[in-house]
Amino acid sequence: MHLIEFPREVLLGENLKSEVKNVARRLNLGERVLVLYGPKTKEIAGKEVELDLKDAFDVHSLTVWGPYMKEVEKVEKKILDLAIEWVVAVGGGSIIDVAKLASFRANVPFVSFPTTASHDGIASANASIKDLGAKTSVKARPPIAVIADVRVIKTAPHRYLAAGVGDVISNITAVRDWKLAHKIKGEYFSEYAAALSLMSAKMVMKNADVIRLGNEDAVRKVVKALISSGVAMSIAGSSRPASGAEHLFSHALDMLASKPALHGEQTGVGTIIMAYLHGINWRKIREALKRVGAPTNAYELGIDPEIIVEALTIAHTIRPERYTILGRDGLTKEAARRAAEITGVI
Ligand SMILES: NC(=O)C1=CN([C@@H]2O[C@H](COP(=O)(O)OP(=O)(O)OC[C@H]3O[C@@H](n4cnc5c(N)ncnc54)[C@H](OP(=O)(O)O)[C@@H]3O)[C@@H](O)[C@H]2O)C=CC1
Ligand SMILES: O=C(CO)COP(=O)(O)O
Ligand SMILES: [Zn+2]
Repeated sequence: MHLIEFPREVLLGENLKSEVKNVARRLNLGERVLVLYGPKTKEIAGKEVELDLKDAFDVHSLTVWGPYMKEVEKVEKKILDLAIEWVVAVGGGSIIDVAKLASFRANVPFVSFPTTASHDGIASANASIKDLGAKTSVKARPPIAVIADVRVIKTAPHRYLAAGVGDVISNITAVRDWKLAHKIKGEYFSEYAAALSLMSAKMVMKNADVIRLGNEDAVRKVVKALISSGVAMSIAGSSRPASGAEHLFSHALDMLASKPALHGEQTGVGTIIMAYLHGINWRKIREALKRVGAPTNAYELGIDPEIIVEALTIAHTIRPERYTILGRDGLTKEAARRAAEITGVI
């Protein structure tokens, strides 16, 4: 059986920090809440959300230090020890992923309160968590509610919004890879999930000139694309419609680079290269990324070109079960260098 779950409420608007308690009351989430934030997102919105909830609930809080399994275990323990009834995650993709998996394991609902529009995990059902080696995608449950405050999200530097575009543009090559895996390996393929995923990518490309302005309208456009991309993953029952070889390349960079760039920045650059390998219009993808102000090469990512080449050669080993354009053997060093040079990435 394939169970598809969606958020019950999605709020997108201004000044929503005080809406968390209304959502919790409407959805009858219970008295004891755990607020999760990171060291930065605590200051950006976390503390305010926590303070506002204190009027109405028994509030506990915890700082999360990245998308690691030990953080998931720490949060899960706290939920169980304190008999927490629901969780709210105030942060970027890492905090939301930890909240998603820990609340799923402890069987309590969680509310997603994104502080950036940099990733499409805001409403998805899967969590990307690092344990040993590279990140793995773990099945969990989508948030019961998403509260996207455009004013909070707009406080993030522009590169975060551009990274969100990079994460959604990835859907173009991710869906190509998925189709390939369906044809070659007989993997399950959902046409509906693929269509929704591609539509999200097309919308950000079409609206690139609005998004580059970075105003509230831009934030709304990107958040909607990120949410629909997350829903596509929930329908698929995996991250397949939004994560292909371009994501494997990004995961490889996370392992190899001394200072990786943002997830969506890396997947955007990966999409240019994988689109070239698929023989589709990579120039159009690069142009859209340029228009929104996202990086399109090694220099702009702040990553050594040799690390880019190495990441391309090891990407296929990161999740061998995920068949992509890189095949089982991956790229040779020469092929990797050629693809990166032709596309202007190095
Ligand atoms: N589950 C899924 O479907 C998906 C998961 N992901 C995952 O999401 C993660 C990427 O998320 P991303 O948001 O890019 O990165 P992070 O969540 O890792 O955040 C990066 C940094 O940005 C800070 N930050 C958050 N909000 C703001 C803000 N408003 N202004 C300034 N700084 C801010 C964070 O603060 P602090 O230190 O306080 O946290 C952190 O230091 C990756 O781990 C990726 O694998 C991505 C796509 C889909
Ligand atoms: O980042 C994702 C989609 O944007 C999904 O994550 P994985 O690459 O970990 O499956
Ligand atoms: Zn992603």
